[in-house]
Amino acid sequence: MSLEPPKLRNDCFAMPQGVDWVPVDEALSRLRASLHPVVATETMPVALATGRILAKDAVALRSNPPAANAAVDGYGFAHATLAEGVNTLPLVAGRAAAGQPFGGAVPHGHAVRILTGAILPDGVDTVVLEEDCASDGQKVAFRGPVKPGSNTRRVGEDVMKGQVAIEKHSRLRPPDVALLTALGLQQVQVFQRLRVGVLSTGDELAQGTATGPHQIYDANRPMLLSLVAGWGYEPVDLGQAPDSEAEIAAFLDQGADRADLILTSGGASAGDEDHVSRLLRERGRLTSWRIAVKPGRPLAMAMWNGVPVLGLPGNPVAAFTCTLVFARPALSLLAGAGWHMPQGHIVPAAFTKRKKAGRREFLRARLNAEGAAEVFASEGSGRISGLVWADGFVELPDTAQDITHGTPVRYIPYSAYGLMPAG
Ligand SMILES: Nc1nc2c(c(=O)[nH]1)N[C@H]1C(S)=C(S)[C@@H](COP(=O)(O)OP(=O)(O)OC[C@H]3O[C@@H](n4cnc5c(N)ncnc54)[C@H](O)[C@@H]3O)O[C@H]1N2
Ligand code: MOO
Repeated sequence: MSLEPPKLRNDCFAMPQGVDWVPVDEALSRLRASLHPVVATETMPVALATGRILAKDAVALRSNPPAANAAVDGYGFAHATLAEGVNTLPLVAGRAAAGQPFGGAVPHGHAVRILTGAILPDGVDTVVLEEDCASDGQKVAFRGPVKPGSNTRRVGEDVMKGQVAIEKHSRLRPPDVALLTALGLQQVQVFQRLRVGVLSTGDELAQGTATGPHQIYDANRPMLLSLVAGWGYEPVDLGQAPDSEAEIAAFLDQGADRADLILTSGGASAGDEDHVSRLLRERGRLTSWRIAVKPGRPLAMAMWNGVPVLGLPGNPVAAFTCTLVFARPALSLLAGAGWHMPQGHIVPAAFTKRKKAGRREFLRARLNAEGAAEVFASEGSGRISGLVWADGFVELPDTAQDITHGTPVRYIPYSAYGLMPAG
């Protein structure tokens, strides 16, 4: 019997026929539906909680500011005592300063020297800026009209005691830590850090120094571990597994004990040595495999001993892209911070491309001086230098698109995925 080969397409990125490709949005919604927060809670000092996720609404224990106070250095008095035009008021002895309240009340028709942050003494509701005054130390003179309450801060004008200051599920940033501290919270209840296992697979990966051209360095593992750490999770290095189904299964068993989610890279496709996808299909509970996305189409999503596994493709560009697009929202959901999609913005294209229908594409991109998106010269999935050259992605929709200079495209900076910007 003679063999009848298919028509040569010679397009390694064309979506092979006879496969049910899962659209990106479908894969994302399946992933979202299959996950829920898995981490316990703990109480910790606010000062150490940056990057952690609130497990309970943070309620103000005191108001900010806790008392009405002066917003500037100047002179304070009761507004009702003022006349039209120039006012000359006698000064009381002493002054009101931050941390050194004025003892006593300021009599009607008098003024007091007051500094920024000082509690308004009884008899003072308005402050005039010292630059607008003349004073000989006994009296102070200034021109009206002055608005009642000017240059003062009301009690609780920022946040009132008892108010929810920061909602449950928020990831704490430095300003959050400042607010919680100002509101008298010294401890917060947060979720424990999500543990994320990272496993590389492949006989070609050098253990230590590469001994020949058949060996390559394991670039994915440090990249994935540092992404995980940068997002505030606990990276768990699960090492390297050879191309052996039994050994990969043992590494996954171990990983499922040590981590709340496992990222593997390599062996996700359907070749002779692609053991990860086979294992996940045969022994895991596969939710999606083969996504209509470029790069990253062999991505496999499954459960192993009850722990979610994302079987990332081995090509570093595909592994990186799938981690940002699929793993990031999944980790956030598991960690208690909810499901979040990155914010992109529409910019003009500074490139041309005819895009086929049937898959989503993420091009390595950066903005030029005019704010238009240029893309890396090669779409090769092993070109790590393109990830370094880029500052983000251009995300092209599942439909066909003919892009010329100026066509509006969606640009998503790396920073929208929570990556530190360069420089
Ligand atoms: N006949 C077909 N071949 C391939 C297809 C296909 O549909 N038909 N898909 C291609 C696409 S797209 C991708 S992506 C890759 C993904 O394959 P795997 O996930 O099975 O990955 P591997 O074959 O194990 O590795 C791919 C590539 O990446 C290198 N690699 C692997 N691990 C690492 C690591 N930790 N650090 C750096 N580089 C790594 C590996 O050596 C390979 O060169 O399959 C295509 N093939
Ligand atoms: O899509 Mo593969 O993920 O290009 O290299």
